[in-house]
Order: sequence, then C-alpha cells, then structure tokens
Amino acid sequence: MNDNIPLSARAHAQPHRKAVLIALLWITMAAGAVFATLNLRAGNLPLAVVEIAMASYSLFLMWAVRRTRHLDRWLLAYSLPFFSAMMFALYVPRSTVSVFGWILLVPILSHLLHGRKLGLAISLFFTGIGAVIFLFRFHDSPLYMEPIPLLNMGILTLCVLTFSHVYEVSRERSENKLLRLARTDFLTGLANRVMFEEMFEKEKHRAQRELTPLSLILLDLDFFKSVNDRYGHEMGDRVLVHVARLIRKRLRLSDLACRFGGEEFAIILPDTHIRQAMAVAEQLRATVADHPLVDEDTTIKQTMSLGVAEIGPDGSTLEDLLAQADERLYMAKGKGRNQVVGPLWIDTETADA
Ligand SMILES: Nc1nc2c(ncn2[C@@H]2O[C@H](COP(=O)(O)OP(=O)(O)OP(=O)(O)O)[C@@H](O)[C@H]2O)c(=O)[nH]1
Repeated sequence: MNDNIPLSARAHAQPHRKAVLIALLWITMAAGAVFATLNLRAGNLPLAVVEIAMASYSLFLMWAVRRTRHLDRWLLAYSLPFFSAMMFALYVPRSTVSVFGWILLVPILSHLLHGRKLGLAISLFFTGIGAVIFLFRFHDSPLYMEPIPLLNMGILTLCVLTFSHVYEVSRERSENKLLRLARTDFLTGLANRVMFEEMFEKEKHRAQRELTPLSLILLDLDFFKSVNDRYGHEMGDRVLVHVARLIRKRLRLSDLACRFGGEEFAIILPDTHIRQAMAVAEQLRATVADHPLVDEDTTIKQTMSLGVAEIGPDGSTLEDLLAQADERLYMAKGKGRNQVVGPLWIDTETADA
C-alpha cells in the first residue's frame, strides 16, 4: 500500500522559502547600494563593482522569482553567487577583518533556503572556503594566529552551523508529522479524503500520460450499525481498524486505500483494468468475510459490499468514478450484500461466454 503520505512536504516548504528569498533580495539590493557607495568613496573599485552587480542581479531575481514555478533553481541562482561574492569580499586584501563576521550568515541562510541536506552541504562548502581565505590572508599575523581568537571564531561558526542544522532537521520532522496527520485517518491509519483526492489527481495524470488504466473500488461494511448496537461503539471502532488492516495487507504498494468516512472505504488501483480491479475487490470481500475479529470470547463477523469503476468507460473525473462506484455499491447492497458489482457489460460478457 502506498505510504508516501507527506508527498508534498517539499511543496509546502516553498512559500516559506520564497518569503525568505524575497526578504533577502530586498536586503541585498539595499546593502549592495550602500556598500558600493562606501567602497567607491574609499577607492575599493573591484568590491564596489561586485556589490553593484549583486544589487542589480537581485533586482532581476525579484522579477523572476515572482513568476517561476521552479523555485529551487532560483534559490540556488541566488545563494551560490551571493555566497561567492561574500567569499570575494573576504579575499580582497583591502577589506577589513570584520567582513569575516558575514560568514555566520552562511549556515543560517543556506538552511533557510535549501533545507537540511543541501543547506548543510552548502554551509560546509562556503564556511570551509572562508576558513581557507582567513588562513591565507592572516597566516603571518600573530594577532589572529593565537589559539584563543582562532578557537573563538572556529567554535562560534561551528555553533551557528550546528544549531541551524539541528533546528532545520527538527522543523522538517514536525512539518512532515503534521502533514502526515493532516492526510491520515486518525482511527485506521489509512489515508483520509484529502490525501485520496490528491493521489487520485496524481495517478490520473500519470495514467493519461502513460496510457495506463486506473480503477477505483468503493466499499461499505454491511449492517455495521448492528455491530455498534450490539457490542458498543468502541468494539465498532476495533472492527473498522481490523478491516482496514486486512485491506492494507491485501493491496499492492502502488495502491492507495482511504477511509472515506464512517464505515465506507475507497481504493485507487493504478495500472489496473476493471477486470483485475473486480478480482481484487472479490479477494478483499472474501478476506474480510473469512477473517472475523476475534476478541477474547467474542467473534464478530463482518461482510462488505463493493462497487468498482474504471477511468475512461466510467468517466474521467473523481466525481464520475465515485458516482458510478457508489451506484454499483448500492446495487450490491440491493442484491443481498457481501458482493462485488462492476459495470453491466462485464456481467453480460460473462453470461454470454
Ligand atoms: N464505531 C464506529 N461506528 C461508526 C463510525 N462511523 C460511522 N459509524 C456507524 O456506522 C453505522 C452505519 O450505519 P448505516 O449507514 O445504517 O449502515 P449499515 O448498518 O452498515 O447498513 P448497510 O450499509 O445498509 O449494510 C452507524 O451506526 C454509524 O454510527 C466510527 O468511526 N466508529
């Protein structure tokens, strides 16, 4: 069964990364203009040129970032030149030692913009280069080559890097957990309707692109009200969990089962024709009917009725498929429950054969 529940964790990070980038672009433009003026006055032409270039480039990025659908590329298009310009500022002999303070921004910004993995890689790369430039420029300066200033700078940088990384790791974990909860049914652990609709659209586009079939099963437990009435609501919940477990066990990894609400479940079967889907539905029906919930001295038998539909012959939208599957599910109920109903033409073909 499909378990990639936080499928859009990256997509969810995009608005917050975009907001950080836009704030940075404003700051880079303003700081670039101010520092370029100061450096021009001080006669530091190469650095002033780099700062003007960075400010102009930020203006262009501001325009591009608001329009793009590929934010990841533009995040790199900002951070790599920005950190490179920072390294250049560290390298220029006329820049003061205070410029090295900017290195502390590298781990913070790269984690904010790129997340934990790429953020860490970029942080290590540029802080490493910064350290090499520092040693290159000041290796013969006794003031800076003393153990205490060296340790101060090294440990401070390491602390900022470690805290940025640890914070980002725990932020991503919490975000994934929340995304998972928002897409999962709290009782059975199956996908909920939000996740189901998201996955259906994804699978539908894949089926259209790759010209593969896609089927849907809708199922509803039979006489479930009498389970609640006889054994209590808590036992009813345990039956729902038991049935969900049986469904989950029988499905392929690429299938997605969802609790639609109450005692109704739906399943997406990618790359599956209606006949195969009906065979799966029949196996699910038999599995649930043959595996009652056994709890100490109580045995609760449960059956279910199922309706099956396929994208194409039964329509192209989720609403179309659900409507067809629902109609068939209620035909199954009407025919006595504990059975699978597919399209009429399958029955006709089978009868003719
Ligand atoms: N225990 C429990 N019961 C639920 C939950 N959600 C819905 N139900 C119960 O499911 C029952 C559904 O009853 P009906 O819609 O009459 O359906 P049924 O008894 O299964 O009858 P048919 O569908 O016609 O076979 C109701 O008693 C609901 O209270 C839940 O989360 N837990």
